[in-house]
Amino acid sequence: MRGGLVASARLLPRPLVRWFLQRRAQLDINENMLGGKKVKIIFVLGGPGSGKGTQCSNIVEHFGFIHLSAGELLRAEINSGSENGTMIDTIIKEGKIVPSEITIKLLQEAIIKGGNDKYIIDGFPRNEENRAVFESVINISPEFVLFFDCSEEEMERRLLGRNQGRSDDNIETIRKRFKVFVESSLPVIEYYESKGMVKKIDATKPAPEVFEDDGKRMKFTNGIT
Ligand SMILES: Nc1ncnc2c1ncn2[C@@H]1O[C@H](COP(=O)(O)OP(=O)(O)OP(=O)(O)O)[C@@H](O)[C@H]1O
Ligand SMILES: Nc1ccn([C@H]2C[C@H](O)[C@@H](COP(=O)(O)O)O2)c(=O)n1
Ligand SMILES: [Mg+2]
Repeated sequence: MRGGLVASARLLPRPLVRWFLQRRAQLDINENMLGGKKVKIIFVLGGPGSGKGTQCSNIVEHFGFIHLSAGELLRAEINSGSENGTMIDTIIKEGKIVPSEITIKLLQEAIIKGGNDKYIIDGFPRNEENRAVFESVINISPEFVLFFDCSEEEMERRLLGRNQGRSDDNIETIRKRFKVFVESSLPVIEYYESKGMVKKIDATKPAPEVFEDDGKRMKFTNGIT
């Protein structure tokens, strides 16, 4: 295709070729806010402790995606000592959701830096604002959305046993995160469901069984299955 374009460009007057190349570069840059990068994205949603991070590691290993966790990016921002760090830290300890422009900027930078065209984004969009700002600013819709469906009782048990030193893995914050999930994140899942874009995963089972039973549904296919 490129060879064909170059060959036919030789037959055109030079100013026209220059205009055509400039216009094409402009179109590529304006198409999205990723510096012209064309990427495919899967969103992974589910309650706190439903196993999103655990299964994303399997997806990376088996299907060659880059995994971006919005929560991990925010924690790295806190640890970097950035000017927003203290504010992000306070919001996370309260189990609330960080303003969209901060999280989206971090995701945008990570996608531009990442050397891949397939990204699995975990823990995003967490609310309607996250979703609407991402889709309008970045100008990309996900290929589909994975929803890890798990009971609150099981998620609480997992979070209390996670032992990774997270400031939000205490019973008080966990309860607040559950409330935010029901009030703000479930409506996002319902939105994508209404568009036929959700693949629901039974995430209450032991981790190896979740991937054995549903792993094939976690990669790109021609249609939603
Ligand atoms: N299917 C499973 N059965 C039992 N334990 C699991 C399962 N999946 C993950 N875990 C364990 O539960 C804890 C939470 O898992 P994970 O970190 O993957 O959840 P998460 O959805 O990413 O949570 P968060 O939203 O808080 O980041 C971890 O200690 C993990 O090892
Ligand atoms: N889109 C997001 C994702 C995460 N956060 C904050 C609030 C979460 O409780 C916390 C931890 O996220 P997790 O690692 O559990 O996915 O990070 C947010 O504000 N916005
Ligand atoms: Mg996680």
